[in-house]
Amino acid sequence: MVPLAPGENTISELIIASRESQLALWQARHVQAQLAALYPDWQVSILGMTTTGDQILDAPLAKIGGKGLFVKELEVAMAEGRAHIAVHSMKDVPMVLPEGFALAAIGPREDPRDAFVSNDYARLSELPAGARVGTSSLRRQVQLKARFPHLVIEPLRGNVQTRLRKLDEGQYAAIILAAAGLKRLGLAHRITAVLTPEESLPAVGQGALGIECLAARTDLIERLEALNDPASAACVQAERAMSRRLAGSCQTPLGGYATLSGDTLTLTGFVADLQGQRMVQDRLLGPVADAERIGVALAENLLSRGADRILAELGVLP
Ligand SMILES: NCc1[nH]cc(CCC(=O)O)c1CC(=O)O
Repeated sequence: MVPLAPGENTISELIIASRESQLALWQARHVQAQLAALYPDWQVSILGMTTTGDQILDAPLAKIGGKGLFVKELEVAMAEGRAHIAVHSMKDVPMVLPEGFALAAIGPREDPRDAFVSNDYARLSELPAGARVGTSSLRRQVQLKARFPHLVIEPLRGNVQTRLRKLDEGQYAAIILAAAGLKRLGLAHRITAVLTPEESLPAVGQGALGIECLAARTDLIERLEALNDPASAACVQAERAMSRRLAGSCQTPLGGYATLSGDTLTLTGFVADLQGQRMVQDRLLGPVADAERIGVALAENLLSRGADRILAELGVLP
């Protein structure tokens, strides 16, 4: 069978664009296996790519252009017809997609929580004054500063394996990573303690995979729909609506985490200043059908309670 070019309307070969980190490839292979099983008429392959976000490792993400760095090259590949879809950690997907792109599905959520990883200490509260904790995420940094002001927060970038190696080399007393990434890579045994949302509110979208494609490819969107998990999608939708209203990016110290119980969605969110001294946190619940509105309403609550000033001082205007 001759594979048709990605731009054509009926395809027999589906190409997934993926970053080349082990976690990204695990995610792409996971979706590849699901699609191959669902649609035997598709030959599903993976196009590995190195993104700017993977290449520049010596600067904090917030300084070099943010989350978009991990997805832009994949979008270019789709726009140029070299790939049909991209699989992302929803945490890495900017709140506003470039025109012409759509999220076709959001998969079931892996553990959304942050993980405390240490070779010497059993939990965050055991770390002595001056202990070095590695994380480059502003969200994790401000929560640590607010709750454990005696700790020293140090930058830590690179893929999951690199971060663990730096811990093992003794550069840090502990590091904070997403539990989801560790679990997906078969590294759950490295989790020393899972942090509750009260200890570290997760990032918007953390633990969920998203599938992106060209908005015009309604044929693909129709088929990808089968991978959508409505509960996970509603939670991520509420979180992203909140973050979008707050002009959220990785240059903003904010967190957002929604859960679903029956038809009731509960969304918790916070915004903090860079020192973790002022933190505005709130919670809102409502029917799951109102996911988007709950997100926007929670953002409005936070803004009216002082998040507006914090964001203005950060130079990000909501
Ligand atoms: N910012 C990097 C990133 N993007 C997604 C994950 C894995 C977890 C997920 O799927 O949300 C990670 C690693 C981490 O934060 O430790």
